[in-house]
Amino acid sequence: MGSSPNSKPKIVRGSAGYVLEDVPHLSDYIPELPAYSNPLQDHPAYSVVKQYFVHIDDSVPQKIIANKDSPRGTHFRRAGPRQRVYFEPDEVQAAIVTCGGLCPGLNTVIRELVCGLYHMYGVKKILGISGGYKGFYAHNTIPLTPKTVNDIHKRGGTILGSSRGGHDTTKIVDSIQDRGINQVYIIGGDGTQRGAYRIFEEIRKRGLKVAVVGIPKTIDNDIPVIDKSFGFDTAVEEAQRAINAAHVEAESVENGIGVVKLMGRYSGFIAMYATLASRDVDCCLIPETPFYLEGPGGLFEFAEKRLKENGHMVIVIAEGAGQELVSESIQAMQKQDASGNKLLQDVGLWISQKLKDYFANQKTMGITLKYIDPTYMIRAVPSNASDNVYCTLLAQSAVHGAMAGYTGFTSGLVHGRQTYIPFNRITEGQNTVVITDRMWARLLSSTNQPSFLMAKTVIEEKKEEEEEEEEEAAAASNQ
Ligand SMILES: Nc1ncnc2c1ncn2[C@@H]1O[C@H](COP(=O)(O)OP(=O)(O)OP(=O)(O)O)[C@@H](O)[C@H]1O
Ligand SMILES: O=P(O)(O)OC[C@H]1O[C@](O)(CO)[C@@H](O)[C@@H]1O
Ligand SMILES: [Mg+2]
Repeated sequence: MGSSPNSKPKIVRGSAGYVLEDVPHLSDYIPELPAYSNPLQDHPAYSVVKQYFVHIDDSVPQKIIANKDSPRGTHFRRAGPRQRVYFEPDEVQAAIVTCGGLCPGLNTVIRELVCGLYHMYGVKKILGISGGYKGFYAHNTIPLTPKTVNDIHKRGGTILGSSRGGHDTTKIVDSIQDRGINQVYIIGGDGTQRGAYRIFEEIRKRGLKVAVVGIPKTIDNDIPVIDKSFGFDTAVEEAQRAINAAHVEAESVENGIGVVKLMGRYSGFIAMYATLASRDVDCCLIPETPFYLEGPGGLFEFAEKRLKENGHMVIVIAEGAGQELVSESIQAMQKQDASGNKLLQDVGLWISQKLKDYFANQKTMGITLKYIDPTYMIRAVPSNASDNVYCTLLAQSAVHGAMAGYTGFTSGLVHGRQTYIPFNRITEGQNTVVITDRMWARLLSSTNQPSFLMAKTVIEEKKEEEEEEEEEAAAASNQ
């Protein structure tokens, strides 16, 4: 992988604490770049739209809750078509690539990028890069037209293929340069956006007229700043089918327990939203909040109580939850995938076995436990209607931004508004469930499950106090 990105963020300050975290523009490093009238102004669909072009100074606030003394705060550039564009349709050679794991809606974004370029701006040369980043230098390209992508949104996966690993900045940019590509649309998660940032930096270093645009993808919803990533809604909806099945199985037997494992490596959003949506879930476990099994306030005690009350229970567990507990009991090897992501132990199988062992040893009640692992089923499906609309907006905004000469940005929704977010902001952290926020409190109130964190913290604090007392007593006796 190349050296770390080092361009300075473009910050514009205004009155009353207004800050615009702006996105780079090709004209920042290419002098006297010619601009043209946007061809949309003559387009029959758009020419009649009142104020179709976005005002050059429009921006969207990152925080919308304010009080009378708050500074105006951070803003992002509003997405949409500009009056002036920096590419002539004939000169554009666009490329589209999909990287990382699958996600509902990938094909819809590809379709809408192709149709947006073609129908809105008259761009005819569009290439698909097959097999993720390494496809730039290791595979052939696929020509894309509105006809070839016409019904791909009805299929799950990505028609271009995807991969992890294989990001070689120099080779990728060499390939972009050799092929004469001047607009690159990169669809992928946090890792992919980091890779896109490096590509942008290298392109800028070489002074190339190439717009690099990211479209955020991940069902885990772990990309910061944006409201949510496309495909997330579909994944939550699909997860309902697994939870329903677990519930039906659990309530049909005496002391039935249904365990459902959902995706979420570091962020428990899918598990949290699937739980909130279902109302059949008794306990939701996510990576952000530690839990424990034994003793007062532990999972076993809660399970016993729920079974006594209701005769059945459903547990939803995110794949990244409780990994430290699993590693304690299984000699875990620290393995990584090709992109450097931590490979996880199967916490669903582990917790199922632990529950079975506990009730077998207790001999107080016999349980029947069914473990459902719909992991790949929730991400391999085509996107639902609302995600399809979302994918269209993201793709069209990306095209408008690239045509307007912006680069080094991710197209994203902030408080329901389309924006252009600089790569440095999108790659600076990970979006996780904040367990001190109201949403997690809502879930706890809905499931009425124990807040393991609080109980655990109490136990740990108590332990620390006892240890301190012991140390003090030992020190005193040594004096
Ligand atoms: N820091 C980085 N710099 C450059 N490239 C990276 C970086 N991290 C990841 N990549 C590349 O980005 C691609 C996708 O990364 P990764 O497998 O982590 O998936 P992702 O984009 O995070 O999506 P998801 O996690 O949702 O599946 C891979 O080809 C990987 O080599
Ligand atoms: O098995 P794969 O393809 O590496 O993908 C698994 C990972 O991809 C994701 O769906 C997205 O990062 C994670 O939730 C999951 O851990
Ligand atoms: Mg990722």
